[in-house]
Amino acid sequence: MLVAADVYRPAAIDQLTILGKKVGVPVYSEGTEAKPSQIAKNGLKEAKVNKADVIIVDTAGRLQVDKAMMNELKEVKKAVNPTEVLLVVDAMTGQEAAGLVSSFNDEIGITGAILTKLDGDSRGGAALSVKEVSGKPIKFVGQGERIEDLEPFYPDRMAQRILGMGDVLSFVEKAQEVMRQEDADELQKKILSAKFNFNDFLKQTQMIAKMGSFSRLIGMIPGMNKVTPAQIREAEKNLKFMESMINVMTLEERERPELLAESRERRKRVAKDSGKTEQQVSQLVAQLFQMRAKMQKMMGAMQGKESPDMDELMGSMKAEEQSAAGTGRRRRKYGNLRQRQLDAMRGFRRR
Ligand SMILES: Nc1nc2c(ncn2[C@@H]2O[C@H](COP(=O)(O)OP(=O)(O)OP(=O)(O)O)[C@@H](O)[C@H]2O)c(=O)[nH]1
Repeated sequence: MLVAADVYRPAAIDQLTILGKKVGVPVYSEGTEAKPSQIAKNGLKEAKVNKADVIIVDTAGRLQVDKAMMNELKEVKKAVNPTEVLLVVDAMTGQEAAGLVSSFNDEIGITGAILTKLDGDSRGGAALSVKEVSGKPIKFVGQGERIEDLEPFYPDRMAQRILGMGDVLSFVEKAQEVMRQEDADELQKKILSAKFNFNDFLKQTQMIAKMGSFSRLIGMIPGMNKVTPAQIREAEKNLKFMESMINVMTLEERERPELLAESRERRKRVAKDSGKTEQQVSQLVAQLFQMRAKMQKMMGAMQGKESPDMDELMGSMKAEEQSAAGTGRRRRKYGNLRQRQLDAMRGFRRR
């Protein structure tokens, strides 16, 4: 159960209520008139009645120079005798974060820290010094604005990430969290039999969304830390763009993209319903067939079933990576890409 004991910022209670609804956790509040220590005490009672196993008391942010506020915090602590007292600090403040944890520990007695906005602190300096300076561990880190972006903290993984080795363990864990083994097997089968369709495509993009933002995922892969935020935003935008077209396709069309490849009427309808151009719909359809072909080649290679032309594969991927947006080179390549997409569609029609 969440207990709203930040009575100084009225929006804080609403914020917590919304969050509680989102994650399906009850929120106890008494408005802004009651004393935080009293709210905490009553909240604890209510949690016991409801048989809640964990209770989190949210208190207002404060400066340690404000004596009255610090005393209030001591009262809250006395009122509920908590197992954990966690101070939330912002990684963007750098070394100051470590100093804050230290002084709150001296004053209140805390058990650890939650370091947020680590996504904005590329050097991770604060993460390294909190334990060193204060003697208190970081228990959770925030790496984005979404709930999934708050995670338990593993110092060794953080060290690897800072050293540029990526955080492969966290990446694998995230993937396991959102994708069941059966789904993975099913997907593999579809790829191998060239039946990967728009439903699978949607599932994949939704899985990526569940795993957290693109930027964080990419940062976890070794050697990929250098992707710029602008490139990530572009990729996310592209996915949304494609999703909006898939969303207006009929179930049958999603299942059998061939229908769209064969019928201009269908492509026209999808374009109209999604507010995109017919050409953009054609591109998306062609892209799906290209993905099918590429995935099949890769899977085949991994399973040793087929000997794909890896040079060609790597070459085409490299060319795509190297062409920066808005350059003449990209426009030229775009021409080629269009040609390849058209070829892919023609290839399909011939079958
Ligand atoms: N990028 C990023 N934004 C974050 C992170 N954690 C929190 N935020 C954002 O920071 C803003 C402030 O967060 P709050 O949770 O309202 O801050 P608070 O600690 O409750 O503030 P107080 O009222 O002072 O207690 C919100 O817009 C959050 O979405 C993080 O790890 N990364």
